[in-house]
Amino acid sequence: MAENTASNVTRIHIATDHAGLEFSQQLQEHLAKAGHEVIDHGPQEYDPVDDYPSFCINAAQAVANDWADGIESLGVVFGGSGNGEQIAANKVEGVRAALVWSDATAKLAREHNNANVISIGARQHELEEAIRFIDLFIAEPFPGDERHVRRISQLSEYERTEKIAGKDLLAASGAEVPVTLNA
Ligand SMILES: O=C(CO)[C@H](O)[C@H](O)COP(=O)(O)O
Repeated sequence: MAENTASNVTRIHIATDHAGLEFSQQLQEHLAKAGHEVIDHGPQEYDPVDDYPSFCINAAQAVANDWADGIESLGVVFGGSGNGEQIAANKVEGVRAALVWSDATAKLAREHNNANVISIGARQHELEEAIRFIDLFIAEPFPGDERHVRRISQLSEYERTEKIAGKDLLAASGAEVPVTLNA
């Protein structure tokens, strides 16, 4: 996948479930007014027993497909907590979905994780707050600091190979080995 700079992002894939439907509809209006191309992956109507995985996986897959085609899109998934929606999006190869719950985590999702999808718990926030998180996330560039690139590369390596060299890989790169990788 190409590097995500977000500065020229105009396409945003959105998905939710019944718990986030109202947020999702209002957010779509906000993003469209801001000039973004919004693609809604559902649900289209309120069903109190619908299930988030298919909506969120479809949105995440669309982001991954775009990146494979050189289109720098982003994704936003909503649920009651955002936890299951984040888990679902992260099942898609090439997707890095971050659970965002504050201004700081919205920015860090880009700065440190180069996330291409964010997940938000609609039952945890006021709409205005959620919209602010999303605007911050979209506006924040990935600065490409070496340590973050290295860690993201390790995630991609595991995704591709189902192996994680961790310490050995880091030693080979000459970088300092974080204690957590020895655990
Ligand atoms: O946040 C979610 C998953 O992480 C769902 O939106 C939440 O579990 C839906 O709950 P309920 O079916 O009780 O309305």
